[in-house]
Amino acid sequence: MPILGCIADDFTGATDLAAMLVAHGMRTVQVIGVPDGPPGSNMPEADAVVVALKSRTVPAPQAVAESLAACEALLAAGARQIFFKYCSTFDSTAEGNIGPVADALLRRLQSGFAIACPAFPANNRSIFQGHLFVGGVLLNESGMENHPLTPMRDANLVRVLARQTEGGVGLVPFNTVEQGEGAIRRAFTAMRDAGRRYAITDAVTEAHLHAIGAACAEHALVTGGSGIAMGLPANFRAMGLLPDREDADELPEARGAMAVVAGSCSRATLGQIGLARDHVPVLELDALETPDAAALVAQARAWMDGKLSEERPVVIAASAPPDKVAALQQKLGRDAAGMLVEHALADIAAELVARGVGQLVVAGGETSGAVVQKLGVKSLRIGPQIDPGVPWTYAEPGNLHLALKSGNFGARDFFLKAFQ
Ligand SMILES: Nc1ncnc2c1ncn2[C@@H]1O[C@H](COP(=O)(O)OP(=O)(O)O)[C@@H](O)[C@H]1O
Ligand SMILES: O=C(O)[C@@H](O)C(=O)COP(=O)(O)O
Repeated sequence: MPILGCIADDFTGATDLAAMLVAHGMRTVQVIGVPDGPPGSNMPEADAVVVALKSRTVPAPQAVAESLAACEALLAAGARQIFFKYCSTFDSTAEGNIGPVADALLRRLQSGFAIACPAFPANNRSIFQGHLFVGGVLLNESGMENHPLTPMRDANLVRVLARQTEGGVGLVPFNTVEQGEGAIRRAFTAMRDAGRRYAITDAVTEAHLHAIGAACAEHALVTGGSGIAMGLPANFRAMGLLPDREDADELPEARGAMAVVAGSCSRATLGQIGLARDHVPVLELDALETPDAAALVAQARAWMDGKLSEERPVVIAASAPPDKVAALQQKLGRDAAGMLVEHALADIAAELVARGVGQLVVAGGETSGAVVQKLGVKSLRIGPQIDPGVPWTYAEPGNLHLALKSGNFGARDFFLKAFQ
């Protein structure tokens, strides 16, 4: 019976969160979508279950409906607290979906207040005076302003969230967070009494996240990035609900050929492809020149002949810099451009697996969603992390090791080190 029930708005975000919970001693399983059957049935045995949705960029009513169905299933399975995981760069469109989903979950849980905290220091996301920084720069100067689906052009999270909800949004500032759990709790109470629904909570260090996590022990709903989840397992341990565990991240041995499929156009992924070019075979598909999914798949099929190996990966990428992405979007429309590339990469991933790939890295959240759905994966067991936020996982059904890499995550040599 899961004690913590999590709803993630994309698949890479879900593995990121699951890895964080595993690293802090919770046995965690990620399920792909809401399990079939009546609410609560077919849930895996685990301390925490993460339901991975692909709801970040769908219309808000659909994101709300899917998130509520996930919440219902997790509550029916026994979850005592619900965690809504979104991106550490607060990825959302002008219409949502962070605000509308959080509003609906609060209503369902008969609660009127939650924190919103995407900080993730291990990946250089910090929040100061309500402003989200990526490394040393504001969110809107970090490259995220050019994201193909969710361009982030305002770093002030109070303002961004306020645009997505009718509930009031306040700020628990750095000075309060620095004072620790008690001060944070008092700030939450004052904010709730003042009629605010959300508290954007500053956080710069992991000590801040532990203190904030402790202050959320009684909250029905916690919302944020995976960073804030690091403080939650201790609450369950203190309640006597979570034993000490040492084997939370064991996976079967990996085998088969190695491959990377990339659809993320982030600066980090483009850099990782650049480095891989000097070491392993890399195919860069040009969706602008060939805006046809079947033709792109045919190019990849022809290219991969004789190249697959158990010694080193091959990389197949559709990723492109902002000007090329913008040109394809102008030609086809934003959503159609994204879908075309996602469909092509999902088919290519399926072909790779059919030809014996047993260890597959997928770069990009939406891309991972498309690939995992195409492969018919139902759940992922979470293994050790390659880099912060990106664990190896074991897909069931199928004898496949998968790493779903957030576009923005991973060191420059990620596509090589993942297989070492
Ligand atoms: N060359 C391209 N032109 C336009 N869109 C692209 C191109 N390559 C990838 N995309 C799309 O960009 C989106 C990237 O999103 P995602 O996979 O979530 O990456 P990230 O993790 O960086 O956010 C996907 O919808 C993908 O299909
Ligand atoms: O919180 C994060 O940054 C990630 O877990 C995440 O949500 C990844 O999203 P993508 O960048 O779209 O892969």
